[in-house]
Amino acid sequence: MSVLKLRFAFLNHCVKLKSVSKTSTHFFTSRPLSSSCVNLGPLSPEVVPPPHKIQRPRRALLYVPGHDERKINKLQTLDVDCVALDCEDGVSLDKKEDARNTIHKLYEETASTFHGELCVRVNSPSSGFCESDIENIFSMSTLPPTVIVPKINSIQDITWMMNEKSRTILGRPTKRLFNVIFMTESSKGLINLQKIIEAGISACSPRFSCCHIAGIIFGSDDFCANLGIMRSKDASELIYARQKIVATCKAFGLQAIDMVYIDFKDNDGLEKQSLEGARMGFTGKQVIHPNQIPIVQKSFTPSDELLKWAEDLTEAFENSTEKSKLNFHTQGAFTFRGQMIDLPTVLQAKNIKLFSDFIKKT
Ligand SMILES: CC(=O)SCCNC(=O)CCNC(=O)[C@H](O)C(C)(C)COP(=O)(O)OP(=O)(O)OC[C@H]1O[C@@H](n2cnc3c(N)ncnc32)[C@H](O)[C@@H]1OP(=O)(O)O
Ligand SMILES: O=CC(=O)O
Ligand SMILES: [Mg+2]
Repeated sequence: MSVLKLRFAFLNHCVKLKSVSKTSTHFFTSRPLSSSCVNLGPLSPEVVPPPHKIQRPRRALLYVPGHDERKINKLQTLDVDCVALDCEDGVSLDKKEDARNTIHKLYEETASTFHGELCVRVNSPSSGFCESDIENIFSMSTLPPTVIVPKINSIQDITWMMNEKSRTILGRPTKRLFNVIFMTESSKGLINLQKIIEAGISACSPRFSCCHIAGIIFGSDDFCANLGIMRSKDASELIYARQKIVATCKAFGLQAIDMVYIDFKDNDGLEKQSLEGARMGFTGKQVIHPNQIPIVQKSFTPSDELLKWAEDLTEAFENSTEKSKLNFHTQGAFTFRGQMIDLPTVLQAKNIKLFSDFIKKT
């Protein structure tokens, strides 16, 4: 064997050893999955995402059919983070034009008196109605802060929306940040989600620097129809889609807004599903009826007990670092209320405190 070959064989052997030791180190030091979910004792284990990229809370997002003046008038009495004035599925075909005109009028006359965020959900890019929605609604003198675009299945859908037909919106001179939230509602939309987000972000920048992709909504009803499945009470058939949406959103610092609960008289079921969504990492949930708002907003707000736990833990951590003269990054494990706490749990506690402060401020 030549010297060169010997050298190569030796290097190869080292690389193999290194990768084996890397794998085994990872294997032995990584924790079981369940330990990343903190046991908070009697408290509900809401885990709130880092709020640093979230511009505003959208804990409940209420749909209001755009043509329905009675429901629109009701908005002044409701305390809701976010409203979607709907041009899409809440509005029948013969009412589409009514919806556009009613929304137009609302923005021109009274929108500024509503304290939550007043968004518009347009029809999907492939529906044949989206262009008219954009032309009508976005010729208003006040632009909506956020437009919700349903049934985004591909990069083509998002680029069509952002680059081609939406010049009317995005070409308008505006200094205010303009948000786009789009909806994942099909198997294609789900498997293409990362690429769609990347295409959306790149279409926003740098040409339309006032535009911002703010979040993704899971359109679970259309998703079920697309998959040919029926939604069950516990929505177990949607676990994968929900988790994939959350994980993908977090990778891009976007809000993830959970599915609609259509049984609007079943408050217990709604609360259960809302808390489940909050635990998964969603930051809010779509609602269809005013009665759903307080239940959902509470579920997506860290509870008083959870907040107290987070504050006490942070204080204990700070005392502990002070005592041991270590800093935030070098402090190891310590005990708090009978539990092992290390940096990830401290970070979760800080997230909870930040998110709670953020909600109180807005
Ligand atoms: C899968 C998806 O795409 S979801 C999005 C599309 N779907 C929608 O937009 C549906 C929105 N929701 C609704 O249209 C209605 O809530 C319905 C049809 C489900 C039930 O409506 P109603 O039978 O009127 O409900 P109910 O009688 O309990 O309403 C109580 C009050 O709340 C008002 N209200 C009901 N829903 C809404 C709403 N979404 N927004 C504002 N006000 C509402 C009603 O006008 C009524 O107030 P009023 O009597 O003072 O006028
Ligand atoms: O648009 C919402 C849905 O669930 O579909
Ligand atoms: Mg839908």
